[in-house]
Amino acid sequence: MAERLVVDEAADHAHELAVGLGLHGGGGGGVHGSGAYVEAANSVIVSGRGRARKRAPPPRRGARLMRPRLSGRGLYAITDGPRADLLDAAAAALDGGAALLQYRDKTADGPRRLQEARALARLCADRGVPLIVNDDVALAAAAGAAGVHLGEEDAAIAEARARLGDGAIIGASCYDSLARARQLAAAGADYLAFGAFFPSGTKPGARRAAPALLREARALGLPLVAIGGITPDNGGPLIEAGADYLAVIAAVFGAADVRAAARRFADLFARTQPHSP
Ligand SMILES: Cc1ncc(COP(=O)(O)OP(=O)(O)O)c(N)n1
Ligand SMILES: Cc1nc(C(=O)O)sc1CCOP(=O)(O)O
Ligand SMILES: [Mg+2]
Repeated sequence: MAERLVVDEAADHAHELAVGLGLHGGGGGGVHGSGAYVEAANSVIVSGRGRARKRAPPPRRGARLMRPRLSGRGLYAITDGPRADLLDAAAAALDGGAALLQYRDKTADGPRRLQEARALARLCADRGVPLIVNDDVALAAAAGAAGVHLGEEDAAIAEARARLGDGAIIGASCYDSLARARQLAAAGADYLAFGAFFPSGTKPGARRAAPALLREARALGLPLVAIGGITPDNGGPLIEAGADYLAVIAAVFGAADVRAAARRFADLFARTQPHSP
């Protein structure tokens, strides 16, 4: 009976996450993984669509919830390293409509990074926006983040999956390579990031990619992220080519008004649709 209750709570919470927060299951429309929580969550997601439901309590402490996969589109705001007003700046980006937030801090200051990642995880949970931690699987786990972003110098997807679980969002850098994208998709990536599409002051040495790559990568059936020197003025063609998310550092967190800068990207998504192939 107690187990049944936990399952029901998990299912209710998964349904709220999936429907209320604009997240849903991946290509199959469900929640990853196996076991009672996942089955319950999936059956609720399927059967509960369109029904009025009373608000369910969050899952009991310690109950493991399988998180839904990433879906949707919009600005993927990436923090720009140590700054005194990190929390305020992140909150402003979310206020402006960011759909995803990444904590990217390349310093070795472990205690500060943990404290900041935990604070951002709380902020994002309050707003219903997934927090992704860059590079560091252990930090993502310790902070209770929704997932991690991995590049070619970072951990393997299998290692991150084993540590973070089936419900975690694991994003992967593909740079300018469709072959790498195919490998990472097969390895279980939840989204594929390509770039750099424009010269980036944040990462001047980044390999360059062309929008045609996004058109080709659509066939892989995963959410696509474009990164590198993106602004509200140059991002439109990337969305038209198939980018579900525009990942941006300088044009958001380098702006005098972070909220207004994020809002410009949200507006860009509102008026731009992908072109059919
Ligand atoms: C969304 C997104 N895309 C690409 C990257 C770059 O990852 P990586 O190549 O590992 O480089 P660093 O960001 O770690 O310097 C990213 N972080 N996020
Ligand atoms: C972190 C990063 N990765 C890139 C890649 O091409 O993989 S480009 C990049 C920098 C993105 O910052 P900005 O929006 O300021 O250009
Ligand atoms: Mg990295």
